[in-house]
Amino acid sequence: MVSVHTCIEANRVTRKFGRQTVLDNISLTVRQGEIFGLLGPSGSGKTTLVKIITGLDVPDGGEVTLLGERMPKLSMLSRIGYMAQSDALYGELSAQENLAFFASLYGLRGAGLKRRMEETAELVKLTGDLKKPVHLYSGGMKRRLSLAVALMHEPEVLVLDEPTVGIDPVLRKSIWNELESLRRGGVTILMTTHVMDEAEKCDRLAMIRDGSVIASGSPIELKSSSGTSTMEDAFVAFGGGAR
Ligand SMILES: Nc1ncnc2c1ncn2[C@@H]1O[C@H](COP(=O)(O)OP(=O)(O)OP(=O)(O)O)[C@@H](O)[C@H]1O
Repeated sequence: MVSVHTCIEANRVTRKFGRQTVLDNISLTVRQGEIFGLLGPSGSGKTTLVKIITGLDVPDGGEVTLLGERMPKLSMLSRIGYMAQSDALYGELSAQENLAFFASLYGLRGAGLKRRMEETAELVKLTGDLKKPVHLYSGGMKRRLSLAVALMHEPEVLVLDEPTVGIDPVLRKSIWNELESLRRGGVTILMTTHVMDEAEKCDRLAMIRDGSVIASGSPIELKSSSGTSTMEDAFVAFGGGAR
């Protein structure tokens, strides 16, 4: 029997902003080496949840454990690659300088830095544009650079907040190929999306609506238990449709 290890465990996580309960007792488990998707409409709480999981925010109730450590924990940052929804890049610096800056925060330098810079730039197809200042980049190029930043220090866990927004279908496919190859190498990937065909490619998913998990499982399980043939219909069947 193959043993399955837990990578991320969220246990009854609650987060309130003022009187608004944005996360309402959310529990979920992400296994080591899987691609886990958080699927839900805009405002359902996905970003809030991934920020709590990475330790950038703290819940009002409940707890998160990542690789066996209770979050938030500063020392865990070197084991996580986080790609935020809005690109946190320095516009005046070139892509290469951005990569070098963020990599330096993880202690990468010299030959190791050069190697990772070449590898990640190649992966996101930015090798020819590394010297350009980032303020001249398109939205999709910035997303790709943010992904390269998240990958520089070869983290065990990748947390990606809508990684493929603004990225054309051909590149999206190549990024997915890369995510699948990282998974084969044992990396655990947690990503948010509201794109149904992307959700379909995840190993397992949690469907989020108004700060609660309305269903979870593999795409096949979710479709079969709701008696539907598409993720979109499954989402509606579980109560995720427009009110
Ligand atoms: N710092 C904050 N202060 C007050 N309200 C917040 C804060 N952060 C998020 N919210 C609110 O929490 C709710 C959930 O936001 P969140 O960004 O987590 O949703 P989301 O599912 O990631 O949406 P999207 O798909 O549009 O990114 C929204 O109503 C948002 O306005």
